[in-house]
Amino acid sequence: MTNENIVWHQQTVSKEQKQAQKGHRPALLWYTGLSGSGKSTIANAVEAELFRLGCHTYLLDGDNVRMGLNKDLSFSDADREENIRRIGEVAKLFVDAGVIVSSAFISPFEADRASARSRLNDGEFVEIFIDTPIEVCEARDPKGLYKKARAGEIPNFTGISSAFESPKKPEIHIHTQHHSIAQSVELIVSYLRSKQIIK
Ligand SMILES: Nc1ncnc2c1ncn2[C@@H]1O[C@H](COP(=O)(O)OS(=O)(=O)O)[C@@H](OP(=O)(O)O)[C@H]1O
Ligand SMILES: Nc1ncnc2c1ncn2[C@@H]1O[C@H](COP(=O)(O)OP(=O)(O)O)[C@@H](O)[C@H]1O
Repeated sequence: MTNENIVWHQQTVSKEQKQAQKGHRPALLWYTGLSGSGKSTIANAVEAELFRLGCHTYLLDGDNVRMGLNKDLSFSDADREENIRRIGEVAKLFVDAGVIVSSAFISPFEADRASARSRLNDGEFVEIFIDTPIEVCEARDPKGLYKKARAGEIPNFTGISSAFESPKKPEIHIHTQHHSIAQSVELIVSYLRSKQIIK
């Protein structure tokens, strides 16, 4: 729904001024992958390293956002789309504030990830594919959800009864079978340095 009586308000303190104050550029680190692939683990480890380096960070994490902002949403395709739309909008606010924000959601649909990307300037959206085969995720099963899904207790479970569309050209591609958590952190932080998002 759009409303012609709502007018965009230009803010006095610009995004560029906020960026200059922080000493790094803002970005959205968009982690995507199956449940149990390692999104949360790696996003937390990267955030800890960025924090140690003096960056201003925030982490939007799947389960936590679904307990608050998005607690009205299910795991139907339409509700996943709305989940990702809201997260993309919230993340954009953090980017406007000059923060390096991370989001760790399955975000299974290419079109929804593309839409989150399209809200930001070139270079601000960093898609990080945590590429872990479903057999490995299922063997890890950190929350016991695959066991329940196989038993038919969770409908629309990603990778089993709901689709996951792999990113075609992610900025960063992590294979957790071959990359340790520390190596993944190093890959991501190096990428941010190479793009001069951080010094
Ligand atoms: N049906 C179904 N499919 C997938 N995942 C499920 C489901 N039901 C509950 N969970 C738990 O919810 C977490 C995924 O939520 P997300 O918001 O990241 O999902 S999505 O982006 O809207 O697809 C996911 O967390 P992660 O394991 O951290 O990915 C699960 O713990
Ligand atoms: N190389 C690795 N990278 C990331 N996680 C790993 C790795 N090896 C094992 N794990 C484990 O896999 C699990 C991933 O769970 P989690 O981070 O919650 O995934 P997600 O957020 O994608 O659901 C954790 O228990 C983590 O310790």
